[in-house]
Parts: sequence; structure tokens; C-alpha cells
Amino acid sequence: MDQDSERARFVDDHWAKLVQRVQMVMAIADELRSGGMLKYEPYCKIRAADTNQEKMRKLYEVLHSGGDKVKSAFYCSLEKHEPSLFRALGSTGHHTHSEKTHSSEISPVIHKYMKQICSEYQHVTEYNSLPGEYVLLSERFTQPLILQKHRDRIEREEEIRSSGERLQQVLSSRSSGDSVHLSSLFDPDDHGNSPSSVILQGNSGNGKSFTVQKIMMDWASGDFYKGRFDIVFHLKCKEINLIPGEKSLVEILSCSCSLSSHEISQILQQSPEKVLVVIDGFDELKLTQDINDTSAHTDLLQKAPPVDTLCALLRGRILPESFLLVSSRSTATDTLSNLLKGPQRFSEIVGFSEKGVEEYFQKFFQNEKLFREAYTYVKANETLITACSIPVVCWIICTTIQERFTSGADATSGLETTTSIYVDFVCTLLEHHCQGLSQSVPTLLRSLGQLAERGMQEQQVLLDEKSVNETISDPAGNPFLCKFLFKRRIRQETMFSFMHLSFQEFFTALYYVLLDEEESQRKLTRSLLMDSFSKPQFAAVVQFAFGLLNKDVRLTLKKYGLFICPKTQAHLKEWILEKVKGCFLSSEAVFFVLHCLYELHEEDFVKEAMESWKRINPDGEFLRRTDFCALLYCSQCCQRIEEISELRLTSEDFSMILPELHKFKEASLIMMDPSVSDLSELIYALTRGQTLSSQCVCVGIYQMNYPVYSLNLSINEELSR
Ligand SMILES: Nc1ncnc2c1ncn2[C@@H]1O[C@H](COP(=O)(O)OP(=O)(O)OP(=O)(O)O)[C@@H](O)[C@H]1O
Repeated sequence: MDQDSERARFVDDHWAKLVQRVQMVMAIADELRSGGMLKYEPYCKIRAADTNQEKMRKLYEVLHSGGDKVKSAFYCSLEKHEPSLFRALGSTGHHTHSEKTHSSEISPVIHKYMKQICSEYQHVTEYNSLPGEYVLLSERFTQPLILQKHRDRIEREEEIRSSGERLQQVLSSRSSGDSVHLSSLFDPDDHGNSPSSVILQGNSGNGKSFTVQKIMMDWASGDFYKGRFDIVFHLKCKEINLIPGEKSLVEILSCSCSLSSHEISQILQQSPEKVLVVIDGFDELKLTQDINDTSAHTDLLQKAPPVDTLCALLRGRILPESFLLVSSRSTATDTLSNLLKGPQRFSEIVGFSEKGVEEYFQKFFQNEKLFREAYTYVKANETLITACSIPVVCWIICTTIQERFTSGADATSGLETTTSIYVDFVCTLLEHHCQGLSQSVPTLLRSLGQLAERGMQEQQVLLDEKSVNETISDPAGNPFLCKFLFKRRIRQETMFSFMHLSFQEFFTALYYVLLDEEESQRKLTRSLLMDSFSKPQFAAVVQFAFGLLNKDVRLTLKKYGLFICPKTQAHLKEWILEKVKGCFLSSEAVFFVLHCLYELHEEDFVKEAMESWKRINPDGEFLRRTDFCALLYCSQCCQRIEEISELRLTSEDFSMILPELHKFKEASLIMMDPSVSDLSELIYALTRGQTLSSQCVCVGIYQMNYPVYSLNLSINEELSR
């Protein structure tokens, strides 16, 4: 097909849109007339028509009768007088002279920009990186679960309350197993419609900035959006807040990348419909004007305060044909949505799925053995594996475990407590994800604790806006809170929550231990501990409270001006000593106490408690791996334990407890499906005196859940020598 026919085809194909959108009809008609393509009479008819659409219809009669040559002339005139529309329709591929010069000038510039993005964005500086240290993005980035769906109130509540396996089931039911891939964020929906702007919502630490970095890197490497976006710009709202004076969009973009204002201006004018601007951290933008402001700021080069210029871009006043991807915490999504041009699409980074957590650990350790050890340990702890769905928690846990490996220990020796990981998480967000807090850290954490406790007392995880506003001074700027909008009949309702129930429990515990002596006596000791066993919803709170008493944890809290009164520490410890010395504890209470001691992680005190515990009776209950780790740690802390009865052991548990067995004066074990080697190891250990010295061990052997036989292995000191 020759050039004229191609251009004629273009005009025919886009005629319906041209009729609606061409504004400069008379300028085009004048040019056609002076080029001898339009006679006087039809020219007058066009001029006499009332509307642009009518003028275009009259013009078409001329184009139609004039054939490809006239249509080709119209095509060139259109390019000149309606450049934006012309580019939006995506020309013929046969470039006119001016197109050719532009693209040949611009593509090396874009190419250079892409190379520069690749070299900059492939590196990640971590929170603990020393100067000059970095890791590669490819060694860390793991695709998070992204949903393009608002969940209703019941669904949200279910997600916040579920943990472990159950949470995974709940999340996969939300996505029918499909996470949206980053490369598909702008794909057409089922009706063939593509969005102009995409909202990428996510809680603090869920990886919005990280995801943006990955998108930039993949576009610049040619993996994403090829052919769709010629150029992708990256703006960070927290940096825009700091740009002084008045700036045009072109100037703001040039502040954030290696291109000059002139190069940017050329690129934007040539094909605005091939431009994607990624704006990270809308929640951090210090809005200066009313979001309903209607000032006409439409020019790429018009100067205004940088935040106002950015708002004009978000509204679609500047560069209306471009595409926007804007990340925000949930606390600012409603404001963003009111501002942002349409059609919009909502997407949410929910965090890592279990598979994502596994992949992250694999990438982090890059060693199969270390990965297995670390992952198995974390997977066994329901609270930790649930918290790992927050990517930054994965980083904290892997970094902590790796330090243990480096110092020669295995993942399970001198384990980190769950509380210490939660404290690290809070510190990380306070240090790296809070800019310009409007209040002191102690005030912020105390108010969060108060809110958390109120919810716990009322057994609520979704907290109404009124209670939140009464307790928290700036909920929108608080990285620990999430905000949801729900439909309620004909209105919207706003609710808040913590990232997960376990964080609500943690903040409640923090609140209790930070109270002054009198308040702590009233709230914690008298009310909560007195009947802690009848308030199962507070079990995790009490365990976290013990975790917060740990010496290292207290030292960390002290850095933030948070002090736990010595009397509160003493009360909690006295309470647990009374529990273990006193009456018979149910199997549930046994594990509860073991976990409190584990979280406290203070060897001397654990020794005292274990040695005064008369009879530890798990009552044949099935032990979770975390229960077992807590028991193991507690027995490692002391020399002698009176009695443990009906301790049910799998083959794996058995090999873990065997080195500690000699500490129990009396032990009755239930061994589930033991192998011959388990039994011979037991006998070997007993008779070699590794375990028994005036000790009594009874072993019930179970096969397929049925008792098969029992052994009474009491050996006196003489024999064991
Ligand atoms: N997809 C991911 N793959 C690997 N690590 C991730 C991922 N997402 C986040 N992380 C880890 O979590 C940390 C925090 O992520 P990021 O800074 O992107 O959070 P954010 O959502 O932007 O938080 P905020 O709203 O507070 O700005 C990262 O530095 C990184 O260590």
C-alpha cells in the first residue's frame, strides 16, 4: 500500500472519532483550500456550518470525492493542527517528515534514560546496609499478592482474624488463586476497557515503593509494557513536598530523573498517550489546596507550587492522555480517588502468600540448607508465619536468623521471640516509614495501645471512625492503622483496623506494661491476670506482655522513651510463679505458661519457674511445633524438673527432647509410631546413663493412634553407671 492510501485508510478508520474531536476544522480547511484541494463552494458550506461536527461532515464529502490524495493532505494538516489527537489515534507508521525528525532525536535519549534507570534501580539499599553496601533487587523482589477487588466488611474481618493455614485459604478464596501480575495492571478488563489511572493501595511495609522500583526496572529492561509505554517517569511524593518555589510539570519530572527539561518536554509533546507516570506514596503528599479546586492548570510548562502541579497531573488537567499509577496507604485512598482522573482501577497489595514467603526465604538465603532450616522454624510458628505476609516482616525475620547463622548457631538455638520480632517491626516503621510525626513516639504508641485495648475488651477488630478519632490524633498519618470503606445501604462507612489481630494484641500488651504502677495493678494484675484463663482472647496479650519484659526488648523500648515500671515486671513474674507452684493446670494452661516463659526469655527466671513447677502435665495433647520449642527452651534453662506426664511425641519431637530427658525426675511419654531406631536410641540413652540417674521413665507406644504396649523404664543409679 502506498503512503497516500495508507493515510486515506487512517482517515476512514478514525472518521467517527475525528468528527467528534477535531476542533481546528477551519484551520485545516484553510490549508486544504490554499493547497488547491478544496474548492470555494464547499469551503463556504463548511464555514457556514454551526458546529465543528457539522463542519467535519461537510469536509468529509470533499475528502470522499477527492480520493486518497485529498485524504492524505488532510492527514498532514491534521498532524499539524491537532497534534495530540493525531498521536492519540496512533498514526499510520508512515512517518511524516516532522515525526521522523522527532523520533530519531528522542529514541536515543529514551534509550539512555532506560539504561540509567536499569543501573540505578537494580540496587537496593537495606535498612541496615553500611555505606556503599547494597543487594540486588533481583535477589530480593518477590511477587506479592495483588487483588483488584474491594472486600466487604465480613471478608475484611475474616482476613484480620485468621492466621496460618486458615489465612491462606481465606486469601486464595478472595483471588480464586490468581494474583494480578505487575505487567497486567493496565490490561483491558472483561469489557475491553483500560484504565487511565491505577491506584496501588497497600499497608505500610507491604511493598508499594519496592513494587514501584520493580516496575521501573522491568520497564527499563524491556520486560514490561513494551510498545505500550514509551517512557515511564517515577515521582516520589515525599520528595515533591521538599521541592521549593514554583515548578512546572516538566521541571518536576526533570528534578527526579536524568533527563533535561527540554528532552522531557519534547517526549511529552510527541506522544503523551505513551507516557506512564508512577507516583509513589500519595499518603505522604502535603496537600496545600482544596482537592475540589478547579483552577485551570493545563500547561506542561506552567509553574505553580509543586504539589499543585502534581494535583493538576493527577486530575488529568495536564497531560490528559497520559497514564498514571499511584501508590497510597489505605488511609489516603479515598482522597486520592476523589482527585484522580478516570477511568480508575483499584488494586491492592495484600502481601505475600505462603508461597511468596517461601520464595522470599529462598531468595534471601540462597542456600538450600539454611533456607530449609529457617523456613521450617518460622512456618512452625503460626503467629510469625502470619506476620510474614507483611514483606518487611519477612526481611526482619530473615535478617535476624541470618545473623544467628553467621555467628555459628542454628535457627532454633537462642531463638528470637515473637515479641522481639514485633518490636523490631514497630521500630522499623517508626524509623523508616514515618515522616514528620505530629506527636512523640510514646504518645503515639500509648494512644494506639488504648485503641487496641478498647477493641480487645469489646472483641472487635473493625474499629469505628468515632472511637479512632477520639483516641488517635492523626489516624491518616499513622502507619500502624488501616482504613476501609464499606458500602452500607445507600452510604459509605469508614472503619479502621490494625494490620492483623496479632498487632492489636501486641499494642494492647504494650499499653498494659507501660501503664504506671497503680493503673497497671488495676488493669493488668487484678483484672486480666486474675482471670486470664477465662478470657482466652487475652492469652496472646499476656504472652506479648511477658515478651516485653525481656531485658533486650526493654532496652530497645527505652531508646524510644518507653519504660516499664519495675513493679509491673515483678507482678507479672510473681503471678506466673504462683501459677506453676499452685494447683493443677489444664494442658491448655501448661502451654500458655510455657509460652509466657519462652517469650520472657530470661534464663534465670525460667530456671526458677521450671524448678518449682511440680507437675507439668500436657495430658496427652497434640503439641504444635511452637509448643514443643517452648518446652524445649524451658527445659534447656534448668538442671532438674520434677515431673512431666503424658507428653505426646512424634518421632521428630522425640529426637529433639532426648538430650533434655535426663532433667526430668519422672517422665511419662507417649510415643507415636516410633521407629525401631527411636526405641533403640531411647534404650541406649537410658542405659548409657546419658539420661537416667534415679529417674523413672514410662513409655506408652502407640501405632496408628492405638496403644500397643508400654514400658516402665525405671533404672536405679547403680545400673545406669
Ligand atoms: N515484593 C517484595 N519483595 C521483597 N521484599 C519486599 C517486597 N515488598 C517489600 N519488601 C521489603 O519490605 C520493605 C518495605 O517495603 P516498602 O518500603 O516498599 O513499603 P511501602 O509499602 O512503600 O511502605 P510505606 O507505606 O510505609 O511507605 C522493603 O524495604 C523490602 O525489604
